[in-house]
Amino acid sequence: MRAQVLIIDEVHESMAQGLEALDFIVVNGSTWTKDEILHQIGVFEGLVVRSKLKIDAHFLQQASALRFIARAGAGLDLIDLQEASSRNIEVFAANEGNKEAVAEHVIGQLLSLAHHLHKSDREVRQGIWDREGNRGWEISGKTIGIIGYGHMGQSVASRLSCFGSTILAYDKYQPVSRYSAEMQDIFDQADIVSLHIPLTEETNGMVNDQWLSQFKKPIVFINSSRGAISPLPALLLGLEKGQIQGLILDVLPNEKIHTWSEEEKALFNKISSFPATLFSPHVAGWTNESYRKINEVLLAKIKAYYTA
Ligand SMILES: NC(=O)C1=CN([C@@H]2O[C@H](COP(=O)(O)OP(=O)(O)OC[C@H]3O[C@@H](n4cnc5c(N)ncnc54)[C@H](O)[C@@H]3O)[C@@H](O)[C@H]2O)C=CC1
Ligand SMILES: O=C(O)C(=O)COP(=O)(O)O
Repeated sequence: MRAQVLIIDEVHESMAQGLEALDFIVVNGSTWTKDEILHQIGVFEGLVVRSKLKIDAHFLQQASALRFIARAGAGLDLIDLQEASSRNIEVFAANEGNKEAVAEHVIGQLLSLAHHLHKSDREVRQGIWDREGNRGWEISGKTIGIIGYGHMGQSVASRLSCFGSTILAYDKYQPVSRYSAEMQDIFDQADIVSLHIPLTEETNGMVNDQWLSQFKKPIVFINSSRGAISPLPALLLGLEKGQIQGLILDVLPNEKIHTWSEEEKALFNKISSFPATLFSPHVAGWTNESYRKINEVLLAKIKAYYTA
């Protein structure tokens, strides 16, 4: 009997085609409810996910035939990796597939904030010709701290290197090949700080008042990693105190914005009333190209696992 793989999130059709070419039976459960998935998961050997569901211990207990989870993306924060490992379930991620997208998006947002691209476009469309109010500043000559030097951090740093900025890269767990710095160097020298670390127990809420207070200069803060790493009250305080002079967020602690309480709405409104703020709806890694590349990366890893 051929093994079955369940796809529970929206992924490019090349995933189903590639899995079928590897001789799996592919079931598309992207419209299934959580209960339906839990009810059916026991027969599947493979699972393809993005971020619809938490793959926690309870889920994995039901997944008695599971041998691999393919995460169509980079972040593994919704998967209980310890439980998966204890059940000998391989977890494949596709960081290599969206690192170009993230780097282009982060640098694009940074240039847009520095040169008021989004704001001036809006104004000209409204008949406003304000040159002085749209005077930009250059990232050339600035010091940019990259925190987390994995796939995304390296991809951002290498593309930034042509801008004439000084790059300082810090990673707590991996050696940094180029631009190596201590966190203290970033606290002392950075004008711009971009986060490229996973959401873990350790990084959850890491960006707090105490962390922000250590920067010697006001910073432009960029988070394209996970929103829970930089809770909104801390960012608001940082903006109010002038520790943060520019803010770019692709991710939010609660991205289901239609479910926001009045309190959450008020908090976000206060933050977004600061002019040097720029937001996007968790799309840094989301391009036509990455949509396919992610699948190529995962299919190669699945193939290697079954042929090893
Ligand atoms: N907004 C988006 O669309 C996307 C967001 N992401 C987010 O970016 C994160 C990073 O992605 P990758 O670079 O591919 O992951 P990665 O695993 O290749 O690199 C992360 C690096 O962070 C380091 N690190 C972990 N904890 C740290 C800490 N406390 N301080 C300093 N360094 C620390 C690790 O040693 C590792 O080298 C993902 O976990 C995901 O949450 C990734 C892709 C797209
Ligand atoms: O690859 C990642 O980690 C991402 O954040 C991409 O977003 P997703 O969770 O796939 O909607």
